[in-house]
Order: sequence, then C-alpha cells, then structure tokens
Amino acid sequence: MTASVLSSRFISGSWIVTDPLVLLAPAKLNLFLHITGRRNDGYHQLQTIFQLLDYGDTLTFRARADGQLNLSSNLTGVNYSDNLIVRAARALQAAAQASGNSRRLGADIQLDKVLPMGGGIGGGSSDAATTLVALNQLWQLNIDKPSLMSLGLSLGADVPVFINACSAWAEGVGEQLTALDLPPKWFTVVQPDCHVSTATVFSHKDLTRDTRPIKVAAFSQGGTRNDCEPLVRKLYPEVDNALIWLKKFNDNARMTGTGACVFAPFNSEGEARAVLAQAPDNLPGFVAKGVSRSALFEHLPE
Ligand SMILES: C[C@@](CO)(OP(=O)(O)O)[C@H](O)COP(=O)(O)OP(=O)(O)OC[C@H]1O[C@@H](n2ccc(N)nc2=O)[C@H](O)[C@@H]1O
Ligand SMILES: Nc1ncnc2c1ncn2[C@@H]1O[C@H](COP(=O)(O)OP(=O)(O)O)[C@@H](O)[C@H]1O
Repeated sequence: MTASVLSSRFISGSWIVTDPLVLLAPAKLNLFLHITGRRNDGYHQLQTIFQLLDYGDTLTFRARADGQLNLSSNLTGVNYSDNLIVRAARALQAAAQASGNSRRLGADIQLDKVLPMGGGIGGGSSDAATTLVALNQLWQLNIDKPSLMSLGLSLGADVPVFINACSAWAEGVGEQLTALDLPPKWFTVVQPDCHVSTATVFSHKDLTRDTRPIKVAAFSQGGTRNDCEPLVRKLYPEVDNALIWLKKFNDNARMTGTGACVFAPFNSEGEARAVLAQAPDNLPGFVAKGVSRSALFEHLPE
C-alpha cells in the first residue's frame, strides 16, 4: 500500500498528534552492499546505500492507559513475543520506566502487512522503527531521534535508517548514516518464492568479506555490487532465476540485502509497471518510487 496517512492536525501553530495514529512502515532497497570486514562480535562491517521507498506496511496505534500491549495482524508465522513491533514497544516501555516514568504505557496496534517477510527489504525492521516513533509520540516520551535510533539498533542493524527516515549512505553495521538525495527512480521489485535468512547468509563460509572500502558517498552503480548475491544465487535457484529474468529488461537488476527480493531501477512508473506486468506467475512483486525522505514524519513533529 502506498500510504501517506493523516496522523496529526496543525492547530495553533503546532502539530497535535491524533489517536489513532496511522503510519507507513516503508521498505528499503540496498542499491549496493559491500562487506568490508567482520567485527569481533561476529557482526559484519558494511558499506551500502539505503534507498527508501514510498511503499510499505501500514500500522495503526491507539494509546492505552493500563500498560497492556495488544497486536492484531495479518502476519502469520511470527509469535507475538518475537514480533519486532512488540519487541520495540516493550523496549520503549522499559526505556520510559528506566528514566523514571511511572505511567502505565500501553497500546493497541494493528499491522496491515504487505511487505514480504525475509525479503531483504527491511519490513520487520521498518515495523519496529515506526512503532518506536509512533509510541514515543503517543506516550509523549520526548525521546530524541539519536536516542531512539540507538534503541532501535538493539533490535536490528536496519532499524536506525528507518527512524532517521532518509535515504542514506551507510557504514558500520548500517547505523552510521549520511542522508543522500538520490536521483529520482521507480523500482520494479520481485519476490522469488523462497525465504532467505539473514543470519544464514552472514554465517556462511563462502561469503566474501574483504571488499575494499570505497571513499565516496556519491552514488554510482559502476564498480559496486551486492557481495551476498553470488552466494545467495548459488544457494537459492529461485533468486538466480529471478535475476536472470529481470536482467532481460535492465542489466542493473540486483538483489537487495541478503535477499530474496531482486529489483531494477527505471526512469518512469510506466516502464517499471510494464516490466512487472510481464512477470511470471511465480514471481509476485510491486512497483515503488524511491524517496529521499520517507513519509514517517510527514505529519509528525520530529
Ligand atoms: C543485510 C541487511 C542490509 O541492509 O539487510 P537485510 O537483508 O536483513 O534486510 C542488514 O544489515 C541486516 O539488518 P537486520 O535484518 O536488522 O539484521 P539483524 O537482525 O541485526 O541481524 C540478523 C543476523 O545477521 C547478522 N548480521 C547482521 C547485520 C550485520 N551488519 N552483520 C551481521 O553479521 C547477525 O549476526 C544476525 O545474526
Ligand atoms: N513485524 C514483522 N514483520 C516481518 N518480520 C518480522 C516481524 N517481526 C519479526 N519478524 C521476523 O524478522 C525476520 C526478518 O524480517 P524482515 O525484516 O521482513 O526481513 P529482511 O530483513 O530480510 O527484510 C522475519 O523472518 C521474521 O521472523
């Protein structure tokens, strides 16, 4: 769903956050992904460009005053306690308590999931980021953005970029961010019929981990690649076939993150949709616009 939903009103010179609060949790693409090393804790050092999209899940939040957290969702296969939305809400409750807040902070949360799970498009991380931002507003905690981003990092390496809400050049494990204005593009994104585990890819012996760091944030696809792509193509023929198919339309087609989704950039929505329309039945997907800023703070104070 491409949603930019009104979640506050501008009254007497300031944004008043409404309850319920309805927000988009957008997807990301990794325009390239270089693995430049590995830290002592096993996490990999990356260089990547996160391109945020105007397409994602929709989350609806209603505050409760009894401390309870309820989640209703069309997502199957993830337990309540493992859901990154619940983990984010609990982390925020704990942070509020640790800073002396004694209110019973609770929420009813509804997730309308459209992003494929384990697709390398950051759906779970984005849900977590949107939850942190939304509940920080609804519960009036006034936690600043950098603190919210470090709280997010404890939930997943991809969470901070979604809280920052800007497409970005990223280093470290993906948390050292420099906002970027990327050339306007439309993307065809297709989802091979397989689930790729990020942990499995990162722990694989054949993963290349020694790409030389590049210096400039200036975006050029020339000379860049996704270091996970050769391994994932070998392990998952579905990803390999999807890339072979998409490259017929655009040689710059790539995998995002650790997969499984693959994407290609186009100059217009029409071109991107024309390609998607020709996708075989076993290759569902979507078309989305790349954005420099996501819609997360469109109607919220930052
Ligand atoms: C690879 C990337 C690129 O954007 O995207 P995805 O394909 O997952 O979307 C991300 O860095 C993924 O971030 P995220 O999905 O939040 O990862 P986490 O939950 O923190 O970690 C999942 C697993 O991957 C490993 N991991 C993750 C990030 C990283 N820089 N090095 C790692 O080795 C961790 O060991 C962990 O077991
Ligand atoms: N709200 C959520 N949406 C998607 N996945 C979730 C969610 N909560 C927990 N998860 C777990 O996180 C894993 C990674 O999810 P996701 O962010 O969609 O993958 P990726 O990082 O590859 O894009 C899933 O396989 C799932 O087990």
